[in-house]
Amino acid sequence: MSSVGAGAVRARTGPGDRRDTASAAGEGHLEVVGLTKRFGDRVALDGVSFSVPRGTITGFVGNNGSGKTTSLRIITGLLEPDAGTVLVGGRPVTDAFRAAIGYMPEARGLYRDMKVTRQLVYLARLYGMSKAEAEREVAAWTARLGIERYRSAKLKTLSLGNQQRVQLIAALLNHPGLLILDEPFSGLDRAAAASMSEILREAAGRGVGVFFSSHQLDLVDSICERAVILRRGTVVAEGRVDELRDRGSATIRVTFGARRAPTAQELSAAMPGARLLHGTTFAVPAGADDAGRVLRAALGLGEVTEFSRRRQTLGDVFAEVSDETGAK
Ligand SMILES: Nc1ncnc2c1ncn2[C@@H]1O[C@H](COP(=O)(O)OP(=O)(O)OP(=O)(O)O)[C@@H](O)[C@H]1O
Repeated sequence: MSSVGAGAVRARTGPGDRRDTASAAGEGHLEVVGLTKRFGDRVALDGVSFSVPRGTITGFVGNNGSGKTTSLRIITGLLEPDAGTVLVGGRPVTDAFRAAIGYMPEARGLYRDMKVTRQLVYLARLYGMSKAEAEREVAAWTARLGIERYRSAKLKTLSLGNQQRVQLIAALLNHPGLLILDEPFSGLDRAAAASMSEILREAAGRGVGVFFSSHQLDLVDSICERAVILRRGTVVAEGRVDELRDRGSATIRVTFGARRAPTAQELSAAMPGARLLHGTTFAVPAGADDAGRVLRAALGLGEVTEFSRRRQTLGDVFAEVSDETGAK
């Protein structure tokens, strides 16, 4: 949609500092260095450092209570850290930059009793748009997200998924250089998740740094270029998703014919770390050069009917670095 996008702001010639803040937000990538935050005796963040380069989608994953929301609130300036800094382009983040961050909080931040268009136009005006411009932008975004029929409805009457879409529009209206979203995919059906991913990709394509938290590892795996994995207030892995996948140990799956299958004990004696998955199928942790060795050992133990090397997923990496089997 040509009327919606960062270009629309850059083309603006009118007065006001919105252009300045938007371009300030476009400078350099975001870097979080050594964030520490305590709540009473509870250490929520313990020296958290990571970066969100411009033009990338970076996923933020971690179990409940690992510190994701606390980190996001510090980046957006809603919370002060006890120690650590947030840098943009190598310099401490300014209020102008913060004002230009698009933030979609997990707890809905909009007025539940206000009509959708009314509150979005109100927000857009706060960002410095004229009434006509604000109305045009809001009309364009609500159409784009397929919620035009709810423009005159009160927010609280919308489904959770549609409320998320309104919240996303609120985060995008300021044409942010950095978009921070707390669990934007939770509660969305497939179609809504697909349009959310498309909008995030488009934003990254325009050079925006997109950073979002999620419990859905498959989703982070499929749409993010980078990921940051948090465990109990500490970053345990960070980097390109494809590199993270390659970092962990791969798994080889071996299935034996039912008539000549080894017991789990026999198998783990021959191949340390092997475990029974189901029936006569076993998973064997293996490095890049191990396939031949594992196959020879398996052939020595029984009749091999299937043998495959499985690519690591982000979920596997997460389970490895967090010692748990899922993000929840
Ligand atoms: N305002 C607060 N007062 C006291 N403790 C807090 C507060 N905010 C967060 N915490 C604690 O800090 C830790 C990190 O919480 P945070 O909400 O950042 O985790 P999270 O990774 O976002 O979790 P979730 O996935 O459940 O949203 C938790 O132990 C939480 O109970």
